[in-house]
Amino acid sequence: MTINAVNDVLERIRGGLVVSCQARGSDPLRDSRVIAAMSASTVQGGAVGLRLEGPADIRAVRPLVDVPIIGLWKVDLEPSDVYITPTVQHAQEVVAAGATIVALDGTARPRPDGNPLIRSIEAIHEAGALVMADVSTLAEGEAAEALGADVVSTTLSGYTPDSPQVEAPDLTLVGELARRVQIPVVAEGRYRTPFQATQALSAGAWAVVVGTAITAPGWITSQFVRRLQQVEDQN
Ligand SMILES: CC(=O)N[C@H](C=O)[C@@H](O)[C@H](O)[C@H](O)COP(=O)(O)O
Repeated sequence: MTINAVNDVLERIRGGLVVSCQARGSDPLRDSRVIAAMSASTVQGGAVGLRLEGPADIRAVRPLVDVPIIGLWKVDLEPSDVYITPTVQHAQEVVAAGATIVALDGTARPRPDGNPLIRSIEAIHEAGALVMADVSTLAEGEAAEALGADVVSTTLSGYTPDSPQVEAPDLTLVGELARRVQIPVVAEGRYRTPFQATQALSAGAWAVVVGTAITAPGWITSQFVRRLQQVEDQN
């Protein structure tokens, strides 16, 4: 990809909302047609990009929208802790399915195919896509940039032993990364309100990814139910 083409993709998501539409395992929404409909609906609502899991969903959505697709593939390959697009082969298949950007685990943890992170980054670039490194710390973000990642995302903060285990989104990491790396920083992970999304942009984020708060009706329902239950318990 030329520098102009890379910049064009990044410009298209600048300052905007990327919606993550994912459903795995026994989730009743686990059907590529459902994911496709939900994705198209969020684009109608103004999403400037989509974050999608697995080649089947990427293939189902690609013909319906013309926004950039951030593709990933979650695969648990024990004993490795790396599950977001864990190997070079998974990365290549995500590109083949139609992803514009491939999101992958950007930590230094051992990967199940034994390859270093840079092999996946090189393979994605060779296949003509951009790389989003999902990280949990500033050091991981700096290392991923040095290895050639095009974008860094705070996706894994709260999900590794090295990052704060908190309910709120990690705005501190967004700010630290934005000050220290040259590549765009995407804010992702536990953004539940429009206000939190604006806070991420103020902290220096290039774009914000929201999943659960938009595309998980089970979770959204549980928030209403919990609140009603609290009121009920007080009476
Ligand atoms: C940690 C991990 O595996 N995150 C995943 C990455 O693709 C997804 O499960 C999240 O839904 C996504 O990051 C968006 O975050 P939230 O759903 O909190 O808005």
